Amino acid sequence: MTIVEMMESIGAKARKGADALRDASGETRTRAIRAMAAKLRESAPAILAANAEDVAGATALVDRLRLDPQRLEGAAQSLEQVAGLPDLVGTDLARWTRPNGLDIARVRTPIGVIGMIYESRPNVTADAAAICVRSGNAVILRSGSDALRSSIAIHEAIAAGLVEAGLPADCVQIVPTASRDAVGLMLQGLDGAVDLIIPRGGAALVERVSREARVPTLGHLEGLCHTYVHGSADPGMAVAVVANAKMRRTSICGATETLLIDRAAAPALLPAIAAALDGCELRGDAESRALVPMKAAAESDWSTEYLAPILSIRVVADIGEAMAHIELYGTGHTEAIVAEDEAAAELFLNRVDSAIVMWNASTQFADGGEFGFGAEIGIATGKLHARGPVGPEQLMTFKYIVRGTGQQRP
Ligand SMILES: NC(=O)C1=CN([C@@H]2O[C@H](COP(=O)(O)OP(=O)(O)OC[C@H]3O[C@@H](n4cnc5c(N)ncnc54)[C@H](OP(=O)(O)O)[C@@H]3O)[C@@H](O)[C@H]2O)C=CC1
Ligand SMILES: N[C@@H](CCC(=O)OP(=O)(O)O)C(=O)O
Repeated sequence: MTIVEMMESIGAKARKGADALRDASGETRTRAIRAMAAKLRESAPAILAANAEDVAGATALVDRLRLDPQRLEGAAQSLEQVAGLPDLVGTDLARWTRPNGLDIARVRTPIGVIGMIYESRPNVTADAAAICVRSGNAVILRSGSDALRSSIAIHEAIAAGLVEAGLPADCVQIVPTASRDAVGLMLQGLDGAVDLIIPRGGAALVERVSREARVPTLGHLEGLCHTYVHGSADPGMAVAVVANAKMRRTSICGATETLLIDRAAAPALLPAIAAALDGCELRGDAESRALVPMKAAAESDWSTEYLAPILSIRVVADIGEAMAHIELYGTGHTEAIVAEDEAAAELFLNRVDSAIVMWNASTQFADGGEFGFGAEIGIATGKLHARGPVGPEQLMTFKYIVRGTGQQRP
């Protein structure tokens, strides 16, 4: 079988899976997700063995690739949380009656077949499967190639859970090859089978998606996140929030990459912030370097998502300059302000046009689990359909159902 034939067959099966998922009861979808969690636990030895092989072959970003019993248990618990979310398929968003008696309802419906392309983080395979099942969507998963063995092992457990609940295994399929040709074919839509592509990744993926996609996309893209320390910031809070935003986990898309700090606050605060960023390389503009010894930031630093213990630092005159910097260099993911001045904070929250804007909190909270969604598809960085953490509710569209009694338009 050629890769084209294989992918078209996956697409055709996904379409049937989507029909089955949409027609199933909410209770069946819940049972399926719970069974997926149970199968994940049962399959732990096989999944961990596959993961060990992936880790042995990987060269970069091994931390996010590695699974251990605790992380796998965390993934199973996320699935149970998703199972506990309300099933929204077929529920009303709004309903009203027209003067002519027509009853009109705006009703939530699944999108259909989703093609998801994501990085080498195995838990995403389980999270995305659960969120798609919860929202009644079939999904074709294209895992990052470094995690392919782990993702295939996780997918086996997911498929077994679906079957146990009486749903077709094809509701959730995985692309069983690391060939990027499969990505190209998904972007073409698999002969009309794919309704939506979700790309979750960095610049090379973005470039290919924008060049080749023939179906709608919901981008979950780079996170060049900023934390801005306003002149009114509480010093202790500023130090703690910046340290967490940068260093809690440096490889995630919600990690802060650039610190902006008010000129008025920098002399007192920057040395304390630098001291709290133990193990982090600092790259600053001239004003920052006059306060704390560090490397000089190049122009390219302002537009670099390090995903590593490196922080670029710029001293700004005021909130206007901070927001202008974010507008120029940000990727629309997550930005935070640390401030006691409520008016300044409200200005920042209203004006900064990113998917998530935060006040006195770490950008590392950019996460569906932290928002109460149980798990996430990712952080949507575009402006249409959904923004920020995407859970089941965001993976739905709607249609209008109009019920009449024989009305005719005059
Ligand atoms: N907004 C969000 O929710 C999230 C955003 N991210 C972002 O993802 C990036 C980090 O992840 P990283 O692993 O580097 O992501 P990559 O973009 O390298 O990989 C993501 C996926 O895209 C595929 N891919 C990448 N380039 C191409 C291409 N040219 N053609 C076909 N497929 C391609 C990869 O395949 P292959 O394995 O073959 O390389 C992989 O499956 C960061 O920018 C981070 O911010 C990460 C997680 C969540
Ligand atoms: N949103 C998730 C992480 C998502 C993410 O960025 O993943 P990755 O780029 O694979 O490290 C979290 O905050 O844990």
